[in-house]
Amino acid sequence: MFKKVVIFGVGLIGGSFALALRRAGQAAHIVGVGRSLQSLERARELGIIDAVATDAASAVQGADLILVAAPVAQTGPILASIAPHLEPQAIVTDAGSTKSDVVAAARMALGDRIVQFIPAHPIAGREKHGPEAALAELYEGKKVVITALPENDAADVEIVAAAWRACGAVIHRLSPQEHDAVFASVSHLPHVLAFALVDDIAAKPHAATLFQYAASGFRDFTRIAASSPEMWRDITLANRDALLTEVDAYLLQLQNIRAMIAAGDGPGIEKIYASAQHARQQWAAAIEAAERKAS
Ligand SMILES: NC(=O)C1=CN([C@@H]2O[C@H](COP(=O)(O)OP(=O)(O)OC[C@H]3O[C@@H](n4cnc5c(N)ncnc54)[C@H](O)[C@@H]3O)[C@@H](O)[C@H]2O)C=CC1
Ligand SMILES: O=C(O)C(=O)Cc1ccc(O)cc1
Repeated sequence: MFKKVVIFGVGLIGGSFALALRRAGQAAHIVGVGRSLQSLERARELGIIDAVATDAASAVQGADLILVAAPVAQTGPILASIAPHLEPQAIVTDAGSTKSDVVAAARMALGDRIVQFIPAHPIAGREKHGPEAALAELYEGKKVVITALPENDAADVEIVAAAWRACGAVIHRLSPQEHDAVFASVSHLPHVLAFALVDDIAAKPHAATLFQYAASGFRDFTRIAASSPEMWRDITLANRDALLTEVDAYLLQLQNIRAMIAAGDGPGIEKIYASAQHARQQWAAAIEAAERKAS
């Protein structure tokens, strides 16, 4: 049981962590810190946090667990604000969607206290944001990737892992670099594609007509284009190198398919579609079975 949990950024991810940890009986007192007082007050009304802190020093005083759950470019400034006040017993973790940049920012901000920072990323979420979107069950059966650092104490890593397990999550471990390469491919690229497609259609003179006839396939493909622009701007730039590799590979595939369309190459097109269909079916069956087993 944590005596005092502090959440920087009480939105979908930080708010859901607070709700899940409290439901599991693992947090005696939860304090929120943020950019918008109005949003923090709303989080308190919703029972997500017990108190609002207006400065970093008082927020982290006596804290045993601190979670940074703000857009990833905020990680450095937030950690710099708490570094002078960090007590030795406090464990600091984060929920950012990228890890190499977060670790670099943490090293800069925390110096020797980097031992106290355990980077992590819950692989659960949705396109809605803010405290109203928080759900106690968001992490049930979902993965949390911990990208522990060589400096970390194994016992501290286990405390963060146990907190996420209490929220219903299953722990995986990757290096920050492995993490960023994986998520560039299966999360960051799909978000870029969805934002790009919707923006492209919205900019056409007859956009209203096009949207009027868009069906459920369009809805499924573009759901994530309703996600937070600030959060995704930060992720896109933070994971620039890995993301450019994936964008280039995708452009090649699009050019390949374009050439097949122009040439009327039905068998070539069908071969790609059949391979994708098979991979998608296998993936869905495996992920659903794993989540059923975990929850
Ligand atoms: N949305 C998703 O599905 C997932 C998001 N993440 C990561 O979790 C983090 C939070 O994302 P969400 O909860 O979705 O966003 P959100 O927009 O719901 O919440 C972020 C909160 O951070 C606050 N904030 C912004 N700057 C701040 C600062 N300097 N200090 C303190 N608070 C600040 C905002 O006011 C907002 O309340 C991001 O790093 C994101 O990459 C990770 C997994 C899934
Ligand atoms: O909306 C969705 O389905 C997502 O893909 C949620 C998501 C967003 C960012 C992450 O780092 C992890 C999960």
